[in-house]
Amino acid sequence: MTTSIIGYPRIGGERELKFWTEAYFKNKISQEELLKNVATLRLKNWKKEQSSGLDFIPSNDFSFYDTVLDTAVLLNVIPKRFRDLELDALDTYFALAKGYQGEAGDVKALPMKKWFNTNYHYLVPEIEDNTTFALKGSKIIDEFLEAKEAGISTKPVLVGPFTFLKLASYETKEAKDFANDIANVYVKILQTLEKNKVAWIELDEPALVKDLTEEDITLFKKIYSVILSNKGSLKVLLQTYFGDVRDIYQELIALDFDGLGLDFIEGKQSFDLVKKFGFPEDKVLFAGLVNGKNIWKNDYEKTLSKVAELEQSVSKIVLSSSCSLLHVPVSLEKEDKLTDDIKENFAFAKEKLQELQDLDELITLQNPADSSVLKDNQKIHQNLKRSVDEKVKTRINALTKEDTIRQPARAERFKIQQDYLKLPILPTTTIGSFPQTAEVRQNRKKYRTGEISKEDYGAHLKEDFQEVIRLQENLGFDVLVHGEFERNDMVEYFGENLKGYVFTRFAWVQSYGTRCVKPPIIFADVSRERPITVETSAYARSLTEKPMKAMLTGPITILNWSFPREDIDLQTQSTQIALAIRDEVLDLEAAGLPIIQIDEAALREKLPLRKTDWYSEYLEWAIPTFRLSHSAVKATTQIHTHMCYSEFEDIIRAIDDLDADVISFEASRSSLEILDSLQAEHFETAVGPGVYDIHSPRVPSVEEIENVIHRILKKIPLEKVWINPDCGLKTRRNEETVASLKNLIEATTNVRKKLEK
Ligand SMILES: Nc1nc2c(c(=O)[nH]1)N[C@@H](CNc1ccc(C(=O)N[C@@H](CCC(=O)N[C@@H](CCC(=O)N[C@@H](CCC(=O)O)C(=O)O)C(=O)O)C(=O)O)cc1)CN2
Ligand code: MET
Ligand SMILES: [Zn+2]
Repeated sequence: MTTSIIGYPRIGGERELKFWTEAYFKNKISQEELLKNVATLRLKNWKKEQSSGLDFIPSNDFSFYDTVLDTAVLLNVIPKRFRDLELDALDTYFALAKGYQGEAGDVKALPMKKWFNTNYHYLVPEIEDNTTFALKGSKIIDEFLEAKEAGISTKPVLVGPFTFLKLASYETKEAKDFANDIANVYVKILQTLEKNKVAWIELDEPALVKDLTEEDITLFKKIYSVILSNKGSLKVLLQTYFGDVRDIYQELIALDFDGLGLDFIEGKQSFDLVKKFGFPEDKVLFAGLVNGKNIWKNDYEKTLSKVAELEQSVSKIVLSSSCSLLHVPVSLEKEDKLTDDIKENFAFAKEKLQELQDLDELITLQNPADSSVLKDNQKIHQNLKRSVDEKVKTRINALTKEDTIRQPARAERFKIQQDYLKLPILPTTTIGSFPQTAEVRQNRKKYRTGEISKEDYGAHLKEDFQEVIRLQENLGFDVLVHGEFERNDMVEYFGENLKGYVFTRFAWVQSYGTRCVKPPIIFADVSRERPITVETSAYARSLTEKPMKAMLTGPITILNWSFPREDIDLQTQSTQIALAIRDEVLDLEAAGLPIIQIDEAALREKLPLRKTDWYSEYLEWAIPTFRLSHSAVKATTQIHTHMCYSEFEDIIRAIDDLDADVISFEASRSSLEILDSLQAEHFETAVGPGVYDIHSPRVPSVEEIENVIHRILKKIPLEKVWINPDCGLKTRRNEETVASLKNLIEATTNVRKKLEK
């Protein structure tokens, strides 16, 4: 048998890519140096893959920022505003990714969205009516040749045309208007690859695992009939992941693909499809059996039996990861703080390469049961016995529906809180974090490495809190925050402070561009051993007369941005977390915090990709679990929540059902589209649709923000509107933050004045 992966993490074992790219942004290294550096990183990864015996080594899985953006550039899908800047190729690329404000002009970045059900973000291609698809870039071929030069033959990987069109945004035209154009460019790409003696190309079409309409299937077939009839001797692997392809399986096996990649981890019906409809003898099945998303060691015995099952219907199988390894950390090697009995249960990207090799060998053995590789693996799985936390179990068993319902009802609370908090119209606030400056991070690092004492660390933090509170008072904010300076990340921080969690030192995963996260790992039953944020929030509250908002991360987001257990269900894991947060909420209330924000930034992210599963598999438990975390507070305590991506038009009722008093969300990059739905659905929760985009360093003008506020007021009743940026400010620098917030307050003041007239 042979082995394949869909992609390898590109950030480097020490996040080299991040540091080089950021150095380039700051003009600390030249473009030449940047390009030279990343070439060494690519080579290192290819060599690692080669030496681990991987047969299909991916290329073009590298990206400076995002592979969808790479594809847009390759296809000449560059909106006019970026072409007009007349920057060189790389700087145009970064302008598309991050926006640009400088000598050449002032343009907003492409919108960023979640990549299917992951915490990775892609840039949304903007297809203008007069966009001319053309083969403009050469990255895919350059990287193939680069590897070849080093003696490594690779399988170039590219986002497929169907997924590209489905993810793009349009002016008045739509996807089908570009079907022929895009197909022709892909034909050119394939011909160029063939000329350069590429054997296989992988076209990634994860959009096929979503619900497909007849038109979708027609569009897919239209594009691929052109591509496949022009592929020459090049072999085409149609790769899918994150689910199964139940709506199009029969069409896929009938088309002239040479390989079909299916996900047998997340694809609930993948096995059934293969069994029921068979698999053509002339095609290769790339079977995604090694989990590309989670970090638990593969159970070889189980996987071998799955392979055996598949072999009954399929003659040619390549063993593969279920999706790109982009979603797991690079390597376990440096995790020296984890004990062996914990570490032995994990496999990160590098270790997954070993798993593929092990499985490959085991499959060829007559008697795999005799193999020490299999025996060792079985032993690890047998040894992993987590003791049940009886206290947690008892508490969960005692829960009733009433525990998930807050009293009195929201409309009544609204009045009580108005009297209690006495906020002005259009109350202003922020989402919680303020810039995590180099000093803030250094302080944390020094404490972590023992360079400074706990007292020094705490004293430094107190200064940071004082400073940020003075700043908010001076700017004129109505509801203040403490800035979250004590947190490395909104989820990792809670993971570090909850029992049952394991956390790593270097296990970074790319979230977007140069930004990475280190998801903590749920290892056993989760509970709160002691208050986590209470001291800090109470201290912050003591520094001001203004209402202080305490910040927590909600149970669904903590779960979704952790690596979860696979031995118990997600609902149970999030309920355990919800109980911990519930205790924290009540302690904060007792400590005098009048407002508590429980972020559910990742609620939308794990919404099942198929509509039929939305409620039954997710919302049905996720919504009450969130309510469990806040339902016990007094009527006067105002509960806020926050969501980063406002693509929740379809689940507005569910969002309202969270029963928060106020919600803030991202709206500006998506040009406030959601307001119409909020209005139409009579959304009850008070809302702060973000009035500017914090993911870009550009400073919004007063006028710009005023316009946004007016647009909001056309759709949402005045008494329900809050004014805030669209997410936390941690990734921004102080300079641009202060300038932007100043404009936000000035714009709000102007609007208030106009309303008073
Ligand atoms: N988990 C999660 N997912 C999320 C978000 C989020 O906030 N958290 N936000 C949305 C957008 N995604 C984001 C993802 C990452 C970051 C981010 O800022 N990441 C930081 C890392 C943050 C962090 O954990 N930092 C640690 C460790 C940082 C570090 O590198 N330390 C240095 C020293 C300090 C330095 O010089 O920076 C070292 O050890 O050598 C800390 O601050 O303690 C980065 O990539 O730069 C922001 C948004 C969606 N998904
Ligand atoms: N409270 C968090 C912050 O302000 C919410 C961020 S959502 C990614 O950073
Ligand atoms: Zn956010």
